[in-house]
Amino acid sequence: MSASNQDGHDEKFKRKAISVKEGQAKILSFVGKGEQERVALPEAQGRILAEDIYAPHPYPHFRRSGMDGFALLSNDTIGCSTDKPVFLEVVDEIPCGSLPSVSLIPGTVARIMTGAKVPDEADAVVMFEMTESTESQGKAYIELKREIKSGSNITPVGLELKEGDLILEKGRRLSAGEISVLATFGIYSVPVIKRPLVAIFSTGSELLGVEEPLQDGRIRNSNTYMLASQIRDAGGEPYILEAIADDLATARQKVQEAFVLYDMVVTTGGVSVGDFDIMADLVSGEDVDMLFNKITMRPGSVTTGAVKDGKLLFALSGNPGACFVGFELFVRPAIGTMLGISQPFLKEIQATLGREYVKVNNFTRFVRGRLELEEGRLVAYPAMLDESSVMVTIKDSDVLIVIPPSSRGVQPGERVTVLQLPGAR
Ligand SMILES: Nc1nc2c(c(=O)[nH]1)N[C@H]1C(S)=C(S)[C@@H](COP(=O)(O)OP(=O)(O)OC[C@H]3O[C@@H](n4cnc5c(N)ncnc54)[C@H](O)[C@@H]3O)O[C@H]1N2
Ligand code: MOO
Ligand SMILES: [Mg+2]
Repeated sequence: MSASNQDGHDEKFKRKAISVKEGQAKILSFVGKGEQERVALPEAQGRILAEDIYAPHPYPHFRRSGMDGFALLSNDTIGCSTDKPVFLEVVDEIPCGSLPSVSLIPGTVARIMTGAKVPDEADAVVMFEMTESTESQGKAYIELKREIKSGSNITPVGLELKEGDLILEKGRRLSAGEISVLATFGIYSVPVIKRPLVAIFSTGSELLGVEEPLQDGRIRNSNTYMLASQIRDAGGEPYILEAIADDLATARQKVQEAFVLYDMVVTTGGVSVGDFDIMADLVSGEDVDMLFNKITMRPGSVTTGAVKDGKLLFALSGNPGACFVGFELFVRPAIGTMLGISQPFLKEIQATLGREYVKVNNFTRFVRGRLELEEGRLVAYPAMLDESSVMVTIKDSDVLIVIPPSSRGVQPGERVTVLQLPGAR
């Protein structure tokens, strides 16, 4: 007997398709913002900042030498030239990290290293290469043959940031530049949004573990690992749970348990109309409130969204291409919104189609493809194999090319919108 008949639901056949935008809007209306936590700076990579950060002090906070050379009073160099050199006495040495030990008076200079604090009286630094060192009566002098402009080679206080400047806005993803700022301002304990914990279930009696030997009629479970990678990339923390064989009662129980422990549940497989498509039955039952079970898109027309006590369930297709696209269009924005990212959708750009795409469909297609820069134009090439069931070309794609419903397809040279896949290869 089919899983569907056992449960008395045949809702899965009567589906009302909604658009991608409508589906996304439904999802986002149920997404709450994640809680905060603090992580140590070395662990902050890729995390989303939870608070605005203001500069606690100016940067730099002291006048800094930009060269290895001599700090001087520029007035002492007025009128000097090759014919009329000036001799200035070296009265101090300031390595990086040390403070000047004497006050400079006219006629004196301090030897200073790049990054060291410039004496208050000095208004310029001249690099070693522009000076000659001499000695007279046991005293060290430099000989200068040109005028030095006031301000030369001195980085003023607050050149980069003034005290109180907004330096990093909340919602920002932390990478090298942000981490450098946090380190500069002594922020080791970084306020970030907690990563949503996302449970992954695969469904299907055909699935073998990745390390199991191949068997006829069965395949290894690739979607789970693909999804875990997508979840991590989107800023979530994936939890791979034991695969569910095609049994509705077990699926129900496991999904309910997952809702208690995790912030979101993602499943793959079993959402179409097949006899063992248990997820389709599960979402049309009492366990969850179904938001949609059909989207006017390909692949992934059976992408399903549901909610239970404010937590989202995404039942993605089992076909790898559809599973991938369903994640990118629905799950990624949901995770992004939980993290407080202001624009959680794939970035849209305009390109020219590089090769015809003539498969017709009355749903919008999201065709995996590659973006190339050719003579200053962005050209999008659809993958040669783009069927929903095809796995191998996902790795070669950096965009999803949006092909609107049409009976004639799209010709090379026509404008298309493409959605940029994150972490473009
Ligand atoms: N009569 C109809 N049949 C189908 C329809 C339809 O409208 N009417 N839709 C087709 C479309 S479109 C898609 S997409 C698939 C959706 O299938 P399901 O989401 O129900 O997924 P399954 O039936 O479980 O599996 C489909 C396919 O994917 C393979 N699979 C499943 N899980 C994994 C995994 N974890 N890793 C790798 N591959 C996986 C599975 O073996 C099947 O080959 O339905 C069409 N049928
Ligand atoms: O749901 Mo299927 O992926 O449209 O081909
Ligand atoms: Mg199926």
